[in-house]
Amino acid sequence: MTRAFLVVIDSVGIGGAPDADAFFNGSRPDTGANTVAHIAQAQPLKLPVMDALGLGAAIRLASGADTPGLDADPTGAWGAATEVSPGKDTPSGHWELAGVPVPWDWTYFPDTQPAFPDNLTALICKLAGTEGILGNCHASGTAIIDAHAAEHMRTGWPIVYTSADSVLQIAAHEESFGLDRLLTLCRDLAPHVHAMKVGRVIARPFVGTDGAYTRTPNRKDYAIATPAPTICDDAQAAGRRVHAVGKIGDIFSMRGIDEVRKGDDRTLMGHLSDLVDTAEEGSFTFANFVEFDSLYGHRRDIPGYAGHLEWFDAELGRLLPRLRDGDLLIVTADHGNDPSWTGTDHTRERVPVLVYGIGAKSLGQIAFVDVAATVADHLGIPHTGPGKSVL
Ligand SMILES: O=P(O)(O)O[C@H]1O[C@H](CO)[C@@H](O)[C@H]1O
Ligand SMILES: [Mn+2]
Ligand SMILES: [Mn+2]
Repeated sequence: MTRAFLVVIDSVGIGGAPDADAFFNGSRPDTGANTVAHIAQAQPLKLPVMDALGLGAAIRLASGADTPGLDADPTGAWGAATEVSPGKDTPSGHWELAGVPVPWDWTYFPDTQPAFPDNLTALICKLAGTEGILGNCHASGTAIIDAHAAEHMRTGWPIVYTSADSVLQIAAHEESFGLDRLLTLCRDLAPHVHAMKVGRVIARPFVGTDGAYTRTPNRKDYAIATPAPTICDDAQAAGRRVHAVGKIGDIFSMRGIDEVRKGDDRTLMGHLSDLVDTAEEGSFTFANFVEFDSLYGHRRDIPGYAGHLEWFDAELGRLLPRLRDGDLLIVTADHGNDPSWTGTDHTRERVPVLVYGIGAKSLGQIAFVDVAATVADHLGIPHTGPGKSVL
């Protein structure tokens, strides 16, 4: 028996999505967005480990983009994966990678003020025990905290906002509002929001005073349940241990998952490293590193995004030689978030699929669901979903 590690670097897209023109940041379509290529074109980018696995080659395959500095002859197996789900968000991407494309159209809140229907606002007030809410619009999560934190701390009203994703987010101060109270509010609201086919309620706790506010790692996503069993369910049903690192547990509503390890990305890397040493034979480890997206992509911070890619690449270089013979490790992504693009929302892109442990080869253009089929094939377990193994 061998082990499988599936590592999602959140939002690290490589351009070229054939349906990018149907997705938008404001009024600008995502056509031409390319997260990694545009960072590499903006500043020197040194990613020797992922480039050796085939990152530069995957970008050229996905989009034909120039990839300065990413020009290695791959020693890993590399491909470019295309998503079919009608959403460029985290649940859509992860579910499809796990073998379950989204079978419905998500509900999005309109980019108007108010953004939420009155009956939903009334429900939030009732659950929160407040007279009103702040925000009630599309916003960047850091900007809306800066705009409303003082009023929030004075009135106790939660800050409620959305984005181009199918999501309802509630920001509240960990101390003045209370972390447990925020999490309870989001948990109790989630079933009502899910019934509208809105994918997630996200708790966005923050701390600070007097214009200096920071969000904390106590973010929690309450996602709608997957409509069918995923690779996590398949692995668990086959008696395999399933380890989740980061927000994987939230994205899959804990279905098919045995244990979760959380924290900021540096802490998560420690967890992944420990699992390389200790995960059981035959186990499946599914990790998400979210800070590419939350700290740099949505903030349109090109140097920050580049620095995080270089940090991850160096850590990956220390991890790979410690894998056991027969282990499989896949690095991939769930959508794009081009920091050079208009707006602050995700960008519809293809994603890299970089496979360590099966030698050097081009996998060509593949589907997100092929990742799940590949993990199942490697673990030697029955897989209920679609997709074709690349092994
Ligand atoms: O701007 P922040 O709060 O980081 O929110 C972003 O994060 C959410 C989840 O990816 C997206 O829907 C987008 O709104
Ligand atoms: Mn994501
Ligand atoms: Mn995001």
